[in-house]
This record gives sequence, structure tokens and C-alpha cells, in this order.
Amino acid sequence: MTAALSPIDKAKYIAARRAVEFVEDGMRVGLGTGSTAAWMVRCLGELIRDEGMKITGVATSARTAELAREVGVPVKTLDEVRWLDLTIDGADEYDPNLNLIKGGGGALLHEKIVATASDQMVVIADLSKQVDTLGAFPLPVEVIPFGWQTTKALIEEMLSNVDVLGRSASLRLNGAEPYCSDQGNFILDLHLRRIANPAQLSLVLNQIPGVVENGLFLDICDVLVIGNADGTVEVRDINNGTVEHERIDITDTENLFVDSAE
Ligand SMILES: O=C[C@H](O)[C@H](O)[C@H](O)COP(=O)(O)O
Repeated sequence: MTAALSPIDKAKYIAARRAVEFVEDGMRVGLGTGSTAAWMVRCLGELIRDEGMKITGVATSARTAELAREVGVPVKTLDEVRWLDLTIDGADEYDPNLNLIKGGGGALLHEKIVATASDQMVVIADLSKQVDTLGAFPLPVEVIPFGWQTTKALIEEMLSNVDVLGRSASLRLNGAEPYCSDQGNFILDLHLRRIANPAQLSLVLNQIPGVVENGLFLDICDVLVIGNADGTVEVRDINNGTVEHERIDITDTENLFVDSAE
């Protein structure tokens, strides 16, 4: 079925279209996961097909790898490539310092490894992801299945010693079963509402045995690209301290239709 894009998908597409302008011929590019990142992968496919650009992609999830292959983006593993020029990925929340919550789609572990192995991380988002203080979006924490209930109890106990508003954790489900990450781990979603000190929380979470990684991406994002449905886009560069406002020409409406929504 082919359907016109909703305003939110148009905003995501605009962000993706602008973000792929950071990609240069020959680059090794980390490919994020999620509905916004999926637009970026499709845009990269177009660059390869229409402009003959040579890119090597490293996918952060099995579903991103599948989409990349579908649209003609060559994919290698991180171990084959080792280091990346750039990663482009979505986010669940961003704050004014470009700190992020990620992992709503369950890919936070591979995403953090790939982003950390990149010279630059460009995050693509729409304004609905913007917050003053992180924490409204439940913080995903990847834990190993062994003893997960003990790990959950330890996390909840630890939360009473940090400056957050909510203190409960819930096991992410896929139907009646625990959701499993690509790595075969479970995800606990922490309902914190407000995280006063993300750096402290990230450190203490990762010290708990059983915790593999948490969804706080702190000091990792270099550039944030915020797309709007009207074609306007804001590009914030945290290193240069610049904020640029631009407009993307979306007269090429063939891009504004999608066969299947992610
Ligand atoms: O695990 C998933 C990722 O962190 C996504 O980048 C994040 O959840 C944002 O996804 P979306 O672009 O679909 O809102």
C-alpha cells in the first residue's frame, strides 16, 4: 500500500535528508535504528543509486541491516570496519546540551558501541523529542536475562539514592514474552520522569552487575538536525556552538511516499 506521509514522518524525512549531506564519498557510516534512521538509510540508498556515491554502512540492528540491503547500501560489520567516519541515528529525547535518551527501539547497546566508534555522531529528530531535562521518556537499560529480577531490584534500590522523580522499572515485553535485544538481552524501562544528573545515573547504573548498558548518550552527539514538516530544518553543532536554520526543497515528491511504514 502506498500512502502520503504524515506530518511527523515528513519531519523525520526532512531531518534525514539534511543529515545525509554530512556523508562524503568513501565514508564508513554507522546506520542508526528506528523510524527516523530508516529515512536516513533510504536517503543513503538514493545517494548511492543516483549519484554513484560509495559508502560502507555499519548497521546498529538486524532490521536496519535488512533495510540497508533492500535499498542498496553495502553493509559490513563493525569488526570488519573497526572505525567509522560518521554515525547518523535518531533519539527518543534530546536536551539543550545534546545529551540523549535512546533505546526506545531496543537497539541502544549496538547504537552506543557504533556511535562511540565514530569520529562524529549526527542525531536526527523532530521537535517532539526536545526536553529541558531528560527523563520524561522511560530510560531503557539493557540487562542480561540471568537473574534479571535481582538486577531490577538492585536498580530500583539504587534509584532511591539519585536525584530522579520516579523510581520504578518495568520489563519490556514483546506480546507476553520479554522483549529480546539483538544481543539476546532484556530491556528494563526506568520510569524516572526527571533525571537531574544524567552522568551520575549512567555511572551508577553501569556498575550494577547484570546491567549491560543504559540508554543515556552523554557527550556523544556532535550535531543535532531537527526536521519540521514544513521543510524547515535546524542544525545545531555543539562543538562549534552554531545553530543554522535552513529549508529543504521537497519538490521531489517521489520521496514523500512510502510503501510500508516502519
Ligand atoms: O533503539 C532505538 C533507537 O535508539 C532509536 O533511535 C530511537 O528509539 C528513536 O526512534 P524513532 O526515530 O523511531 O523515534
